[in-house]
Amino acid sequence: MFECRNLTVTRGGKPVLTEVSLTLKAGQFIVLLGENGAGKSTLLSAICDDIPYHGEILWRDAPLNTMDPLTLATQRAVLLQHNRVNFAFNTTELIAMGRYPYQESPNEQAAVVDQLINQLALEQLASREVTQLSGGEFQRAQFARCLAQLNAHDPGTRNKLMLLDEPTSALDLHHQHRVLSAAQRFAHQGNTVIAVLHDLNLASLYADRILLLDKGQIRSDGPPQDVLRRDVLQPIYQTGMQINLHPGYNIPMIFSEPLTGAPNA
Ligand SMILES: Nc1ncnc2c1ncn2[C@@H]1O[C@H](COP(=O)(O)OP(=O)(O)OP(=O)(O)O)[C@@H](O)[C@H]1O
Repeated sequence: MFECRNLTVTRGGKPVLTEVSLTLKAGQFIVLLGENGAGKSTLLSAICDDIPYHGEILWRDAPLNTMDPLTLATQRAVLLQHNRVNFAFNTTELIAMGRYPYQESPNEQAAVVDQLINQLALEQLASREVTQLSGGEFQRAQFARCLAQLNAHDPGTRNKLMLLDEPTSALDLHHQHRVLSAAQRFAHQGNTVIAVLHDLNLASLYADRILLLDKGQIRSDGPPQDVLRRDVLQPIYQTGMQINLHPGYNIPMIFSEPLTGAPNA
């Protein structure tokens, strides 16, 4: 169980999160939505203890920031929004960094890393320097590193926390689904995954629960059918939209409208 109590963050003298309280159960894939500047990355940064905040963040009933760093490294992984690196490691070595907190032989480490390379279709990139990867290739490698860090290859892994800030922002359609399917599977194993997304339809397809942030507060919280409603979304996104059910899955799909009022106008 993961809990934020009255989380308040001020940045540059302005309130960015105001009294945010939420409780998250293990086993759910939670999507954080909201307009630019709503406070989504700030919420993840506070959970990572990267910025000062007021309030409490509890995990397994204890303050998250009191957990010892080595244990924390095996229990929580983070994919940041802007995390390009300038070192000359290759993709395999980057993913293997997720294994540093574990005591294991080089063969054991290689087996885990190979499995993730295969799962995320990174074979062609395994020996390429990460500085030479495209934005999407690098994002997939970093996601694989998060899975490695949390022992996601082991179906018995439970009660871990994965924080993903826009993990699909640079990905093509196929890899969006590949990454979100892997993240959802990991959550449904009995872990907690919080992912910031901007694509409302991907949120609908994958989220068990959506938190919609607006100006530093949670405006709506629930399953996709409760949050992805025109009366909830339109005031926030200031964009015309129709919402219909997906013909295959009976979940909301958002059809947004051009600001000009007609396509190609
Ligand atoms: N280091 C900082 N100093 C001052 N203000 C900041 C800082 N970082 C973020 N902010 C402000 O805090 C607010 C929330 O930013 P945050 O990055 O959390 O938004 P977000 O919801 O993740 O947005 P986006 O969808 O654009 O990534 C914004 O108004 C932003 O300008």
